[in-house]
Amino acid sequence: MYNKAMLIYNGSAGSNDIKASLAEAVEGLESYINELTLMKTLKKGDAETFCLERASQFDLIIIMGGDGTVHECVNGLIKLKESPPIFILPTGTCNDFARSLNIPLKIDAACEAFEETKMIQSDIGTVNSRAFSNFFGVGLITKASEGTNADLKQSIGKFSYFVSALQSMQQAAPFSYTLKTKEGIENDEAVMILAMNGHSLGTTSLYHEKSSLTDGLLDIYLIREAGLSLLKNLFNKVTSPTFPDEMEGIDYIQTSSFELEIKRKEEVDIDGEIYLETPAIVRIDQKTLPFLSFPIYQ
Ligand SMILES: Nc1ncnc2c1ncn2[C@@H]1O[C@H](COP(=O)(O)OP(=O)(O)OP(=O)(O)O)[C@@H](O)[C@H]1O
Repeated sequence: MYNKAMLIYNGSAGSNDIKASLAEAVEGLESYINELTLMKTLKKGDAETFCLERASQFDLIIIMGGDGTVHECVNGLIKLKESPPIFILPTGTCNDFARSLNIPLKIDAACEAFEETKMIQSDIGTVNSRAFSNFFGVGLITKASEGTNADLKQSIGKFSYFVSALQSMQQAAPFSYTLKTKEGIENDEAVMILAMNGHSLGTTSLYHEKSSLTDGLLDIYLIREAGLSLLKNLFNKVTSPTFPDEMEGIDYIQTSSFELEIKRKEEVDIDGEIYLETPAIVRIDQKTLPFLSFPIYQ
């Protein structure tokens, strides 16, 4: 039982959707919470401010939104001396971090199963001065995020991401990079570099058997070439439950920190939004924020 909870919700989603989602959330969580405060975001940045300024007055934070909203909340909560437990009710398009916590993607189902949640102290990444929960990416991924047309996203949801990714693949030119890790310095070329804390990207599972939200390590995917072989590999992989160790055109390493320099400046995608440019100094801090998760994979 939680005494005081703050539910932050993305006020820019369709108004009918918001009312229906709120009704389901309030009804579904009513028996677990004494006092519930609803906080509606009116603009970008509000969720971060709510968490920074108000979260310490509550003993549960409920985030009703997608990865962008979760990202903002994480950036507010990480600055607190201690964060209250965090529960995500996924109402975004991709909901990749919620998927990594195994949260049911329907609000009524997530609330119904609330009693089965298990608290995990999740690792949280930082790139330059920005925190991230799910992933850091440069290259192709930034073209996919930029290219995801808002109307298309509204109407066909997650598939717009893949349509966009497919379009971007035609244009993907490799970039030269220098990657410094504790293990050494690598100079090479890639079309995309991903550093994952979670294990879902654009709704696609990148679950590697070594992936964990609590191991203090990032899963780094160095994707050497775009085009058909990458697609073939990704689609083959979707049919297997875990990410294979050997994949043509993709290298996989794990590390707790790295520095990435790219000859031409590249935009950096963090949790699905472009926030900054390279060079990037990236690290992961182990067991940093308390998330309510459902117990598979952890
Ligand atoms: N009232 C608002 N007006 C404009 N933008 C907002 C408002 N509230 C939140 N946002 C922004 O909307 C962005 C996207 O929201 P959110 O992540 O909840 O949905 P999504 O993009 O569909 O989800 P996903 O990232 O899982 O695909 C967030 O980055 C947030 O900053």
